[in-house]
Amino acid sequence: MEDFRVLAINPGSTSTKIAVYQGNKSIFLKNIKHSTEELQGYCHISEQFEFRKEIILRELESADIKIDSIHAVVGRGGLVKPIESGVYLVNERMKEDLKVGILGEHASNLGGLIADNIAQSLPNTKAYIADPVVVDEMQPVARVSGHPRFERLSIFHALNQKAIARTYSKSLDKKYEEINLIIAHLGGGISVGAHHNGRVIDVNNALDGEGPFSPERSGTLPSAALAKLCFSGEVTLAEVKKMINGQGGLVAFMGTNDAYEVEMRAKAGDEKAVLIQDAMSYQVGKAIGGMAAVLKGKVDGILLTGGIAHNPFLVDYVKEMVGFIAPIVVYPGEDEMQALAINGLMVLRGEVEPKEYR
Ligand SMILES: Nc1ncnc2c1ncn2[C@@H]1O[C@H](COP(=O)(O)OP(=O)(O)OP(=O)(O)O)[C@@H](O)[C@H]1O
Ligand SMILES: CCCC(=O)O
Repeated sequence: MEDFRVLAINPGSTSTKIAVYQGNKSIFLKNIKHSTEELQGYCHISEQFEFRKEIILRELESADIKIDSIHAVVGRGGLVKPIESGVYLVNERMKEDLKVGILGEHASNLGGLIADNIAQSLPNTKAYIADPVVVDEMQPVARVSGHPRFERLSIFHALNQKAIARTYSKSLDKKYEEINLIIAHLGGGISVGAHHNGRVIDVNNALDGEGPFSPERSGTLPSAALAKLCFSGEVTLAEVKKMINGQGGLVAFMGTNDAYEVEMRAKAGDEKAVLIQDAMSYQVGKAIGGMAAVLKGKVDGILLTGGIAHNPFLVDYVKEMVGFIAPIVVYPGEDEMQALAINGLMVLRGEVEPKEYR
């Protein structure tokens, strides 16, 4: 077995995932869930640094994985400045941006910081991030919103979308850079990206109120009505932000962020659950149709991924709406841990040169 060992760290809003890969083989995988009570004492994500790091070190120790056997640490990062796809060495500038949350707060900001902290304690080990949520390959025309004060931003599930894109390309015996894909990541947030010859030339900002609604996010809302609510005196800025991200979408309509629960309620005949599940599916189908126009109809595949891609009702609904565009392939769930580890391995093997964050 190959000697290289990579530690992958993926801090999510409600979990910390840890994996250790020995070459291409996963030798340790753990998903530690954090309850709302456990996290509610922290006002800012950055304050969870020690808590999450200690958990990671404790888990490795109880699995008898010696920290000094690790050759590279790859963290899921983070809301750094918009950057192109790839693997980045964690440097001082990146750490500053992750600490202050230059583009906002996101649990994955801790990924690069914890990876760096662990790597610093080892003599020859370096820390990296790979395909963070701010990967930005948008074409200029897609950046223009409806007003010069607002520029559209590329914030999406870049790590999983890129990994699934490569898996699908391989199945066609083609290079990712040779084909066009539409990928819908259907998780706690939903992003729908147009991949043109290996670049995501348009995608909804899945974090800040664009695109389909999702389990926890409102997606695009009618802006005049939203502005009116903001100035009504009924809500604070923090409450409106929570409406957009955290307590929107299924949480607002159905009181749960569990799409599976909504699926079961719809299956049992709950009419509201049926309507809301259909509406989420409808918005995903509509977004895919939009991205088909972005790709001028030249689409080699539509890929559905993320936890909700397990939902057969949503998948059938979307297939009926957009099946005429291209073959639809479903990759339920995600394998971000493997994607992180593979990126680290590629650096260790000298197959890719890590990029410098500026
Ligand atoms: N077998 C399943 N059937 C239906 N829905 C499922 C299934 N498994 C997970 N889900 C739903 O998928 C959603 C979570 O998806 P996922 O785990 O991809 O999101 P996340 O990792 O929390 O967030 P994100 O993908 O935005 O980073 C939940 O609403 C969950 O109920
Ligand atoms: C926006 C991409 C990541 C997330 O859903 O939190």
